[in-house]
Amino acid sequence: MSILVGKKVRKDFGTGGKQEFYEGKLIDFDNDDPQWPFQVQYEDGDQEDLTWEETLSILVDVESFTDEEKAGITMLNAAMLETPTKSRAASAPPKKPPAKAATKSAAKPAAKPAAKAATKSKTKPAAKPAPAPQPMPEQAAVKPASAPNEQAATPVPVPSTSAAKSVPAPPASVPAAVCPAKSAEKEPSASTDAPGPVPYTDAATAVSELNTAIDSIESRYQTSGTVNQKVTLALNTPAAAISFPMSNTQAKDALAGLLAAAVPSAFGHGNQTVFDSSVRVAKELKPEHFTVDFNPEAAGILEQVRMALVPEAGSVRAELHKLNVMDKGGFFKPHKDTPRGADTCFGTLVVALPVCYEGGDLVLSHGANPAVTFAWGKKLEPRYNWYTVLKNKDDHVPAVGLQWGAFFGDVVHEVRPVTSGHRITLTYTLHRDAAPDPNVDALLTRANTLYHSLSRALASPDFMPAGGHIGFECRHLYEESQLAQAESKLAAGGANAYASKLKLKNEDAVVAAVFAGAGLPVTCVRILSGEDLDYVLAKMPTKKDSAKFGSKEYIENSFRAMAVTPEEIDSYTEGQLSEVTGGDVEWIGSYKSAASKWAERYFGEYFGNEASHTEFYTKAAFMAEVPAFSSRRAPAGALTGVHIHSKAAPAVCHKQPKMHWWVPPRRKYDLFL
Ligand SMILES: O=C(O)CCC(=O)C(=O)O
Ligand SMILES: [Fe+2]
Repeated sequence: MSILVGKKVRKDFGTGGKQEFYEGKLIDFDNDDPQWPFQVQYEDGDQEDLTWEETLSILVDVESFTDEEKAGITMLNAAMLETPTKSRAASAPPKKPPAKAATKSAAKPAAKPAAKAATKSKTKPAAKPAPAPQPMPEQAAVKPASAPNEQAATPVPVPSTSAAKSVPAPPASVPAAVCPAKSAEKEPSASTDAPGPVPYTDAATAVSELNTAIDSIESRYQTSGTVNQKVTLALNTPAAAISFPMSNTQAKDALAGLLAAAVPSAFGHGNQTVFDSSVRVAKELKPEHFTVDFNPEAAGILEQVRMALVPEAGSVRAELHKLNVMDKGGFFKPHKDTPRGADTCFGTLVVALPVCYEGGDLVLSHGANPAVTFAWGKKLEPRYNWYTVLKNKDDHVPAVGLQWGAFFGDVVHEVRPVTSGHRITLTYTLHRDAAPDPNVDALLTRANTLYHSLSRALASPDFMPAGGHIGFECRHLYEESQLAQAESKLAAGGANAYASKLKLKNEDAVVAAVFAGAGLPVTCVRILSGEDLDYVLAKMPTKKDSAKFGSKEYIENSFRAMAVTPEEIDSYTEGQLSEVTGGDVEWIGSYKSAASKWAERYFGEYFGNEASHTEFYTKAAFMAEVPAFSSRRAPAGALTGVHIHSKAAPAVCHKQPKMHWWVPPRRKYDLFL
């Protein structure tokens, strides 16, 4: 930038339409002053500090500049010419930071143009104040009370809810410190001076690193295991208790009462509970008709489920839902389990009782992940060459393994046809309860690479210099009530936004925790999958709206669903996704969640067991608001429960940054272009 020092300027100080030009030259450039970096001395000896914008507009003899000088200035200028849309795009060309200015020896007066203008006004009219004042670094460096240095590096005791509330979070509009602490230029620091995040070299790198970080967050949507235990089932009838494990030969007698008592299983189809043998062939017993001496908690299953699926929850509870019996020919086509409208309910546990069967694999598929198959029938088979030991395979009593699998309710799953034997399972709904100590929250162990990348992106002047949004399509589907709750808790911030309160599912909770921990305001958008496009719903439909929709059509595995016309969709949307979000969204993550079609609301969705009258699954995205570079703070250190607990970003500018790559207000300059 010192490239301009020594250059001539000519400025009009005339008033009332009368021109009065003064000539002068640029005598200094102060790199520590991003707002008024240039100092000019006029022919009468007066001095003035100028913005970059004004400096460019009063330069003279531009034609005489060397090619090198012109190239340097053009390059710098290019940073200011890009529109915010262009500059945020991954394809935007990398912008080179300006050259470092010569260090100024004389201390500058603290007062900026106001003081200068006052001096000048003795002889000439006051210099025009700089347009659109930007935050001064001096202001910016004020350390937010809610973000003490130590928090960034070390977990500290979590403030109580009331304490957390009493800590005022800086509103997004208040300029906070931008800490693009450039490692190469960092001054030797005291031991308490934790290094700030290292900015990425350009916006494209920041976006690509964010994508890598978010895609590398593993999907954890299921967990499974085996428990060696005998189980006794008692029907609420005079029939004898049934003991597992058993052979198929024993089952003929032992299961007769159970098979007689079980009733055909229905399933939910939109808001109706229906029987359809092309979708589900199974029988069942409700819990009021039997008791079973199996306790998933005592068997250690619930703690495994908690750690794998909801590590931010304090505990997990299982409610026995039903007993399912599938004989030869039994199956259940792909479905999601019924949304229950309870904010504690998150998934399903299936426990297969040890009696032999073939076929009947339980297959889970979730987004882009490879399908997971629980081939429990195979594991129940004799483990040795049975025909040399047993007269008949049906005499084989399986080893006492109870095989189980647990998954989130929105995970699509199916039971493939049973080809022989009896497939008997217990199903439970899984609920989560109280919040754990955030400092031991296992969720956070998976959040830090993304947090680190986000910190570096926020510290990068080239990444969303004028602000914008980071969009993330949730990997799971949610019930509207859950989404509304998460959204309001994120908006309330503070202790409310702690991950366990949001009740989001696993990886989504990881991402929300990262955004919240970085102090970015987050909102949720509801997405409707159209044929080719995704739409954002302006509002959720009400029950009476359903009367409007008419035509029947077949979607997804030929399940019946009511379809809507594009016009009907339009009346519930603000438009296509990119239009609604104003085009300033950088979507990160290549994972695509399952489609959530309009028709699922009232007509089309096929649920696990019974109809859902009040709830359905919504496809959602987080929209994290990124402030302009000049007013944002790049968090430093590691993410801990404290950060998520606090509304404020944990970031701290430990020192006045040496260098600011300040990008001035967007304006088209003709000069040099
Ligand atoms: O029996 C099973 O393996 C699962 C049954 C199921 O998906 C359900 O009941 O919703
Ligand atoms: Fe199911």
